[in-house]
Amino acid sequence: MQEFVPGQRWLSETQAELGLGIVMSTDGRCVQIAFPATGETRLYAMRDAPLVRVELGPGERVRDHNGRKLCVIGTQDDAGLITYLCEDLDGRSVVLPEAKLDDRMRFNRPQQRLLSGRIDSDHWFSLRYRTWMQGMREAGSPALGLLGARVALIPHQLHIAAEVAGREAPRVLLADEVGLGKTIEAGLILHRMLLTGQARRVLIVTPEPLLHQWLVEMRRRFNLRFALYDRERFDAITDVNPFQDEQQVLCSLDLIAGSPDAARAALEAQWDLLVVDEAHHLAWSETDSSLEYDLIEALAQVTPGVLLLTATPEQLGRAGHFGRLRLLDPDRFHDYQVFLEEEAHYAPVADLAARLLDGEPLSAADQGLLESLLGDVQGQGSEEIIAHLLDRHGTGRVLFRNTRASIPGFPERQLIPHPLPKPPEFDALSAQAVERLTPERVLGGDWIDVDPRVDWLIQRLKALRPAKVLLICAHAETVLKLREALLCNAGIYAAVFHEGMEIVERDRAAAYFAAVEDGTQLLLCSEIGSEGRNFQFAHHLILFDLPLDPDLLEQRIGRLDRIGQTQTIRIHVPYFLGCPSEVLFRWYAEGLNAFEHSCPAASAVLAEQGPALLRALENPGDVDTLIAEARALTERLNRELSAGRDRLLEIHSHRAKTDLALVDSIEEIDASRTVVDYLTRFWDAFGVEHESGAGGSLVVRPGSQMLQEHFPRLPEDGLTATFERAGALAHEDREFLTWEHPLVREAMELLTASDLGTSGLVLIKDARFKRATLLLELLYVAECPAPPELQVGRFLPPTLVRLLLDGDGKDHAAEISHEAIRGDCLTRNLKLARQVIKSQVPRLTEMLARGETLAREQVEQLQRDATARMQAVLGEELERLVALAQVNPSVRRDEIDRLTEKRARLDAYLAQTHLRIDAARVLVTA
Ligand SMILES: Nc1ncnc2c1ncn2[C@@H]1O[C@H](COP(=O)(O)OP(=O)(O)OP(=O)(O)O)[C@@H](O)[C@H]1O
Repeated sequence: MQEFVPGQRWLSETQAELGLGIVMSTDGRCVQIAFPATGETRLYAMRDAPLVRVELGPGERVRDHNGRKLCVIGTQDDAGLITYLCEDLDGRSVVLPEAKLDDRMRFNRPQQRLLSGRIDSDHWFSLRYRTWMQGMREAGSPALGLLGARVALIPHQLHIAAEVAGREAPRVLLADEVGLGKTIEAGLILHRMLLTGQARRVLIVTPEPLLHQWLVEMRRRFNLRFALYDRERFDAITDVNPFQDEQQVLCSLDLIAGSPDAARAALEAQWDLLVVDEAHHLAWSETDSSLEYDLIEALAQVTPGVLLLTATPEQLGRAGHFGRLRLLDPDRFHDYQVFLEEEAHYAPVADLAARLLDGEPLSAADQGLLESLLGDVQGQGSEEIIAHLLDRHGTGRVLFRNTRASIPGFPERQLIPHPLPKPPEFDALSAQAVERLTPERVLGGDWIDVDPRVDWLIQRLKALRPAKVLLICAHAETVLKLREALLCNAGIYAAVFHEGMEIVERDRAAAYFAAVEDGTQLLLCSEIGSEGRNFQFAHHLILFDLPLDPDLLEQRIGRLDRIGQTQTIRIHVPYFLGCPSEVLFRWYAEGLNAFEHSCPAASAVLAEQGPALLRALENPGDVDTLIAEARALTERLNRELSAGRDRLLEIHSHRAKTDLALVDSIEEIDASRTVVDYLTRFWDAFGVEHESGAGGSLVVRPGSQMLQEHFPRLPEDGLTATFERAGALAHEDREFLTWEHPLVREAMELLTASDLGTSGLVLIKDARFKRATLLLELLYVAECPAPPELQVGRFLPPTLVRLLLDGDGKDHAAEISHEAIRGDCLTRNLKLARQVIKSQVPRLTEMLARGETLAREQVEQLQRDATARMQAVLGEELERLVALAQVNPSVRRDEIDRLTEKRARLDAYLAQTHLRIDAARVLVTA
């Protein structure tokens, strides 16, 4: 007879729905059990109570009475009462007396369910099998995290996302040219990291005008719901660190840099990943740094993963660029002068890397260079050597930059100059030339009446009607005056976008401009609209003035010249003959050719010609020499860049062959439609209704007889969905259902966390076996619970071990796949099913024991393989650090020590991989 002790937890074998019972008292013959979940108390005769003692083992998942999820690591028994030693999701130790287990917890005890004849419909067993198999497929798939985003499959983006998210704690600068999809790349990276559990707490910091666009892009493309923090929201949370109230937070740089309390809270909030958009605003030089830089530096020091985004990394100079790299990898970028020197030697390294990439044989000189750079490379493959070259002798692993030149499919840019006569009023202006680039600022109040650009603009707009036109100028006052003049003088209504507006107003204006039917023809934008925003639906850009910084010019043009632009972009530039604006126009157009093409050398040319350009602006008469010099310099620098630094970057930022393989593998998964089959079976078994909707869509609604009240993520009034990528891109109102959609993932979790399908009985026909042979199909899961920072799933994700045992204990799983087994499920005749099982209990018990022995042998092998993989990967990382330490004295010893310790911890956790039975199905041959 079992011994009952008050406080112990027991489960009713026949009424699992009562939840977890707790022993209240015993009197020698009877035991009184309370079931707090249902509020019932029952009295059982101790001799044959239909009760099972709840005893959990290491690796089992539990919840405490507050609903907190825990994993059992060990147990202690004290006079018949168990204390569970657990870890929470963050790896913290928790001591849990059994009395504090969640009363509503249900147990997944397949053998007990099977032996007591509680069997489920066979759909669920198969869905369970498929769910685990899918989990394993994903764990090893390069497409993981890249599949479920509502994006077109663009090779260079996928390359970067797979490469970066594959790293343990990625710290990179995403610096693709304007409009090539850095936001999408960052979204893909963080989508994968969230999916694998590599990151949970994410902070995105952007300039204020881009907050809403990020919020929307994350939601509609990646199903990620970031919490948008402004000052009001921050102030409203007073009881805890406001940033710890949410896992995924989006806020402006102004919010955290503008107040010490917000900065402190952000620093203490323990993020896994920090994303900073438009990072060129973080100013750094060898002698000084901005407040914003210092704050991001402090955040980057306490955050393992950091993504910085900028299209114009050198907008604030070369040193600023180095400053950003330094935020990411202070070991690698420790000295600006050394960095400059190194850069000067990139060309031979790039040549060498290119030859290796093309599989060309290396000359003796190449071999010599290689040895001087990397030492002995015997035994290393060319990919490995290239990676080491890029890492140690280029800007390497930290920087990705794709250019339009290397990515096909971008439309042309056409410059349409509009020279205007200088109005007489300009002659009297005494301001400096730079100020006269925006003459309205020096002309004062009545400039609208004398500035020929105003009439020119009205005529242009009329001529271009109904085409949408984006106008960018330097100042908000200019925007406001222009709006008034257009309305009063020509009845043209324009939407405006400037820094004086609230975020919501700005977004409304941008949406008004974007609207196809009743939107405005024109959006007047001050410089803040020249960064980050998506206006590629327009094809005409008017540059009402020109910025002195070529990167800013490229940012402006980039509003239209971005992925998704379908037509030639017309860039209209009005300027005044004989004025500073003509000089600047010619310098850009003839010297740099920066209107019609992006010009990688532009900031370097400006750095060299800056003073001469300023002089020429003052004396517009004599600029031909300057322009000729600018042209020669641009050609030379562009050539050098493309042979050296940019070539290295290009090799690193996309790989035509492997990127296409990644696209192919995602297309293959899209085309296989496995998720369609899985989900429709799931819905059918669960009672969810689904039918074809308009235009190839699918309409999904809760059914009237569902297994549970709610299906995860399915609203009461249903949803419209599609399984097709093209359909999802064309119809953003449709959910894009892939293996990575939250609805699918939560359905999978619901299944594996429940006991649905954990036991079954099926009558099959199989000529290989005699009639009435008993087989047992067993699904085991090998799991290695470990603290999240160790990312043990990279080496050993939950892994299914399937066995198919006959009565002699022989395993037939290799010859007979799960899919090949078809038969009649006996849930329709439960009485018969129970009789069959009851008559076979001793045999089944033996087979279960045999199964456990066989599965354990397989797990040992899995464990050995995973340990070997882990040793290889971490060994490589250690080797990199040690090699870097040789060329860079500032690589910290403790970093090497930490990695070594991590390897030891992983080794210890992997050694504790445990096995648990997930489902058991009896097969009887008929
Ligand atoms: N793979 C994709 N599928 C669909 N749309 C895309 C894809 N990549 C980029 N886009 C769209 O192209 C535009 C530019 O992308 P994104 O904003 O990510 O570029 P960016 O490099 O961050 O731009 P900027 O340099 O201006 O900050 C956006 O409208 C984006 O939604």
